[in-house]
Amino acid sequence: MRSIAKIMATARELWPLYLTVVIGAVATSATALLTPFVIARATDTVIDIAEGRGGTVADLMWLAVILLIIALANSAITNVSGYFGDLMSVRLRAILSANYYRKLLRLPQRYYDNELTGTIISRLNRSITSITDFLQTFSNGFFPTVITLLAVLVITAFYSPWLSVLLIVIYPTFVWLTALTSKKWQVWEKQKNDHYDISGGRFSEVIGQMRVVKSFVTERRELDSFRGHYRDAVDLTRRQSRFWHTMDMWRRGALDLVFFGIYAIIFWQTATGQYSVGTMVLLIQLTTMARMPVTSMSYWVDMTQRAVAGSLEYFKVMDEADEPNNPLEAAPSAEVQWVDSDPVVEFDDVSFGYGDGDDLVLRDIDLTVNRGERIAFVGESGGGKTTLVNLIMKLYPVTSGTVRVHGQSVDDVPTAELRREIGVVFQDANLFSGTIRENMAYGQDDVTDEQLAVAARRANAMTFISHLHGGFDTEIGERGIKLSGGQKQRLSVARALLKDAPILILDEATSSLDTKSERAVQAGLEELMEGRTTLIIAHRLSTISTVDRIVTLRDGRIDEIGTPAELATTGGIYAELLALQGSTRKADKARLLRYDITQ
Ligand SMILES: Nc1ncnc2c1ncn2[C@@H]1O[C@H](COP(=O)(O)OP(=O)(O)OP(=O)(O)O)[C@@H](O)[C@H]1O
Repeated sequence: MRSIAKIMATARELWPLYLTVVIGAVATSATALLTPFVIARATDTVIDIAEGRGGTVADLMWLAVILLIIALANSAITNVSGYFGDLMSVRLRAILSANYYRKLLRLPQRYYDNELTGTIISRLNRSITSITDFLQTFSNGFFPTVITLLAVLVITAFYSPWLSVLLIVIYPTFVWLTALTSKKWQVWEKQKNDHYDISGGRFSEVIGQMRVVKSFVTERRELDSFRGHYRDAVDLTRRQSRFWHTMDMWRRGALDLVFFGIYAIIFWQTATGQYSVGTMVLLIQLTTMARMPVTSMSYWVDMTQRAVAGSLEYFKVMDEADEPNNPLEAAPSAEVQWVDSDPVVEFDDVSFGYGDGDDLVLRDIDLTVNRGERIAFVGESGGGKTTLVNLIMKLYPVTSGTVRVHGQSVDDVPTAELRREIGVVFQDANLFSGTIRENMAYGQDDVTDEQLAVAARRANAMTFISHLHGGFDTEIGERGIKLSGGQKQRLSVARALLKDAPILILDEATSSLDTKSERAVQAGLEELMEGRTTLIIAHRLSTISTVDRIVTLRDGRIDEIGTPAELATTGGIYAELLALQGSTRKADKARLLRYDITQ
């Protein structure tokens, strides 16, 4: 419950709504409690009329009118307070969801390496839905119930202390019995949620890569695995629900016995003349009112358990450590004064491993990249080229050593400022749904049509854009699915051009492009590299031959550094690749592929 209180504190600006809902609940209960008194009075009046002891039909009609007024007032208050309850719930959802999203945007890359997108989404939905549903139902139903209950206890105590004692004993006992059951219930619930998370994660992966699924004809396999998880969840629910309802039967059986005692006392005391018939009717109504919350207690406990589990999941994510210096977290800092110094990028004895106990992916890297230089990294696939550039962007903290940009350690400069200095063209174009304009201007404010056109022209993208029906306003579909590979690449080059960062990281698109598209993309890249310091993760020998220096990596260490001409003669990795170039032998081609090199 503490976690739910913490959730409410997170959204403390909603206090006027919380308060309104509680006031509404008190008013609802107050009106509901009046009814039994009026009915008791009506019962006594009917008996008085029947026995000729006074009272008139007009009196009864007035009582009926009072009942009507109470009912109308009750439904008006219930609905007004329901409205505020709905509002509270939806605003709470908005706050919690935005906080969750904000947190996700602040988490380090490492978090995403270990989680599936769909799992994150399904966890978000479940935790927030369970919390808001609980609070909505709670506010609309729980307070009226508790208040009614307290009033019933006080009123029954006035007529019969024994009845009150019995009623007082029921609630804690029932809650205690329910809580006993709930522990086991929660273990099953967690297992079920794991199944939902895994299948949800896979679900979104499959939907996002439908072309792969279709091409490998794995529809049935994917569906079977999805169904398997749901089948397991159904099996777990069978056990969970059987257990819960069996225990509930026992609980309710015990409850029925207590209520049997209560009714027996009421009937007996009426029969012995201690209560009038009206009082008996009043007490029966009050007892019935008191019984209702007990029977709905299982539902409350069930909802509470879900909400507690949901809020724990919510805080598990919220308590994850932020990426240091994340743009959303860091206070706006004074703009970094980048010193226009050489080298632009520097690795000073850098070693790096992805996990705590994992082997190092990079070891003792010492490297300087000068202004305007084009430098290409060559190494076996999985050799650490991407990792190297990830460290420049501070996507992971180095294990030891220092990475410097413009002479400053990346650890010392605000992450946003650092990343603004670096343009990246990824191997996959990584576009978003939306228009070409939105994609090109991603991350930039107030990009004019002219700037768009210039960037598109330089990226060699203008011709295809102008042939599209909507021009820059053409929707390109999820991740740009409506465009060809080469078109997507050219858009991502145009996007980097508009970002206009002095340092450029280029993860070359590989063989996915045909020669013509490749040439078109390359022309755009040449424009983009003009005047920038460029680090290229090389996948083509043609690109490598024109760079200023090549860095070859072997077993996570720098093997050689030199100009293409120098390295062509040393007998190292580059020389070997050059020799293999153009070879038609299968073994040679395989060797090139091991280095991620397409000819
Ligand atoms: N997020 C990650 N978590 C754990 N290990 C990783 C992660 N990313 C990469 N690795 C590992 O680090 C090593 C280097 O990977 P990296 O992506 O840097 O290689 P690469 O040289 O760029 O390969 P390629 O050219 O095939 O893209 C690989 O062994 C890989 O398995």
